[in-house]
Amino acid sequence: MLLQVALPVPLYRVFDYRLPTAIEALSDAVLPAVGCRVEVPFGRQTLIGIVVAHIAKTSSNVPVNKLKSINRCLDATPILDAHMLKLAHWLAGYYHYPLGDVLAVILPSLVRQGKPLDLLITHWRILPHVTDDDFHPNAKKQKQQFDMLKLHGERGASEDVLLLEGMERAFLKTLEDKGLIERYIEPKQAPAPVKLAKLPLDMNAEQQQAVNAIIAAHEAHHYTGFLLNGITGSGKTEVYLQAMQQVLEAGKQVLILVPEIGLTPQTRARFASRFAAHIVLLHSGMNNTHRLQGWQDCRTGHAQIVIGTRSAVLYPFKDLGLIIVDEAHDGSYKQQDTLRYHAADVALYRGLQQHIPVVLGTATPSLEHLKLVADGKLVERRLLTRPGNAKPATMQLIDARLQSTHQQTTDDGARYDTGLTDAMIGAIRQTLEAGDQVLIFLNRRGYAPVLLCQACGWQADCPRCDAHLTVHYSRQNRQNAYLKCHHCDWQAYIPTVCPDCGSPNLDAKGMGTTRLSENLHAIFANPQTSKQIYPIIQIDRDTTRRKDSWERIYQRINQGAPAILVGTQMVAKGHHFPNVTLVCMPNADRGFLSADFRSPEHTAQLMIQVAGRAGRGDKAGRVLIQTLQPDNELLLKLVKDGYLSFAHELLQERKMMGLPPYSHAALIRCEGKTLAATVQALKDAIANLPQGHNLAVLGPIDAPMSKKNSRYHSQLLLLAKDRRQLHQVLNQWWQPILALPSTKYLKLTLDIDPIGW
Ligand SMILES: Nc1ncnc2c1ncn2[C@@H]1O[C@H](COP(=O)(O)OP(=O)(O)OP(=O)(O)O)[C@@H](O)[C@H]1O
Ligand SMILES: [Zn+2]
Repeated sequence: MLLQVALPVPLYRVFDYRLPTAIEALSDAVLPAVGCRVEVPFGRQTLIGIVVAHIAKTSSNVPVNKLKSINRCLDATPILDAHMLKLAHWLAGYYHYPLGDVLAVILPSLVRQGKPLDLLITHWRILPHVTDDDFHPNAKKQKQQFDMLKLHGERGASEDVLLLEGMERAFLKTLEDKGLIERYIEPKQAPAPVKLAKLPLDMNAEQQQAVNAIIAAHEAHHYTGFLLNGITGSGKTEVYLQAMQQVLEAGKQVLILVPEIGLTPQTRARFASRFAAHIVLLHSGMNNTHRLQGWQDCRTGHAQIVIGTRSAVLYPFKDLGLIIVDEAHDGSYKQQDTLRYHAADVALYRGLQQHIPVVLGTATPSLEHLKLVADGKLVERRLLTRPGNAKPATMQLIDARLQSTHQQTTDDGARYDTGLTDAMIGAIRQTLEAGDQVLIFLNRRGYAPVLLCQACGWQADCPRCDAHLTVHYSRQNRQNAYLKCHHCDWQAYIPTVCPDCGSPNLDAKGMGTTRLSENLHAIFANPQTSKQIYPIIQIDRDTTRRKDSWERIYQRINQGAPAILVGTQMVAKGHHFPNVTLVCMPNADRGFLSADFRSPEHTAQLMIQVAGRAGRGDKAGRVLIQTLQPDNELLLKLVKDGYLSFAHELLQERKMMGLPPYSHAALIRCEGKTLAATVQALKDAIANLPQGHNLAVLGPIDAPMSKKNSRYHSQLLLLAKDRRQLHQVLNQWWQPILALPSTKYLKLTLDIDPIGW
């Protein structure tokens, strides 16, 4: 027999290997099992791959005497079970991606490097005999570090947790050398059965029915995909918790997917306060050791509740009982490079494969998911009310054509536009004076999106991308001013005169979160002292870059004192700020004018999610939308009839135009040094499409940002009425075109079910 091995090389094939001759000669030689790692020679390299099959010597395409033998097998038992291998094959087939590369995406890097799976994790604990007298009075830092460890009691804590909390490795060593603390390896024990840490809430009828339906599927060991379509603040989390309870009590694991890391600390707290369970967090910020540890915990069943971002859906589980995808409409579930999978789709596939329920929860379902409901492939459960006294916020338009925006004067007498109408400013003031918080949504970070010469019209553009440079600047800290490309991170100084005409009249045009925050400072400062009366909290990627900053902002908001929050789409995602009663959107509706056919859907989702932050506590909420296009039909439909009716209208349009989800799309992108080369490559690809293929072929056209990071991109879109048809064509066509002379040296990628083009 021979081994078929998948290797991390970008080739659409597996490789046959023999056992080492000495082992082959043994009468009782056993082949490494399917799912084990093996180290093999490959050309001049040594690679680690996964055994995916055993085949007879006669089945190999290569004569047996030409086959190489493996160097060694790394695992006594398979590290990937049959479910995981089936998942890998499915991903490779559906996304037309090489199996070896799929496995490279699935496996944590330490596993790919051949490291043993069971890490020996160092723990530290204080020695029982130590007293305060053992410390020299001057050794303050040592004492402080000792006290931090002491907080963890006699069992101490693992080194990575301690370092995360701010202990320093050098001090651990010093304290150890002085005989004050010791390290030890904690043996892994099977986790105790999950217990309730807190009593569940009394659910309303809608919540109860949703939970019952999920539990019924769980008890029948039956796959059902649910769309939990509940308005913002309707208590979807309580439904998750009570469904989970049954699954956990049956001894099974639960996977909860969340869109972004900003959500995970709070999400963890919500689950940890309900269940005494071993909870594992998986996210992109983990180091390699953490990732392997998490992977192992999932695989061995040690992890009972797993909360993770997109890639957690690719983790192995010992006994998975339920998958929850929170905010299932969120774009971050789609991986945008290498294996371009959609985590919600993978979750549904895994549910089907493992006969377990999958819950997609959202207040703003994607059109894809609504179509699946219409086709009977997802079961919809609606939550139409907010529990208790909370009422959904009312939405109101402010016509910014009728009211000019408010002007302010700087210290040196210059007038500037604040971008906010007096009506909006009045509502903000009223809310703050009533002791509540205001959230202002502006989906653009930095000071201003464009630097413009007022004399000649020159604009500061990125030399490497088709994009303007964003102005980063602050009136308070003028030293810290620069231009930056938000696509490739290219940076430049702000010129003092226009590089084209020499005019000094350079103007930052438009408004980002920094500028808006400063304008708000000016508007709401105490006129006598110019001191701030209300804190203005800016929430975007610039202000939350540090590991703990989002955590601190969150705490500050939830202390509840009146404040103005200014945030980008980061604030849209599932946050619960009970004291926010007013949400303002100074220009959120621009997306309704975009050329991208998905833009209205995404704009509406974002607006409804942001609006959903208002009035989640006892007090009612208000949402003000400032617009220059108050007659826009889409906007009116959304405000008057709500998201679902808006979404169904969009679905009708898509149907008429034959666009997804009424057709199935594959996007081919080509990247190269010149645009002409990429276009030529795609033309050659079209010429090679199989005869009579029946697909709609759109392109080649320039990609939305055709120049990015000094590379050029064009693209080709294939649309099929029938999914099978699309895959049949791709099966015949995709691999051969990668070998065409004109495509060979360019980067061609295939995106199945793309979410933007
Ligand atoms: N049955 C209930 N009785 C009382 N309070 C409830 C009940 N269910 C949920 N809540 C409370 O309602 C609030 C909103 O719930 P939750 O955050 O789960 O909403 P959500 O549907 O996830 O909203 P979003 O889509 O905006 O994230 C929470 O404070 C929650 O504790
Ligand atoms: Zn750039």
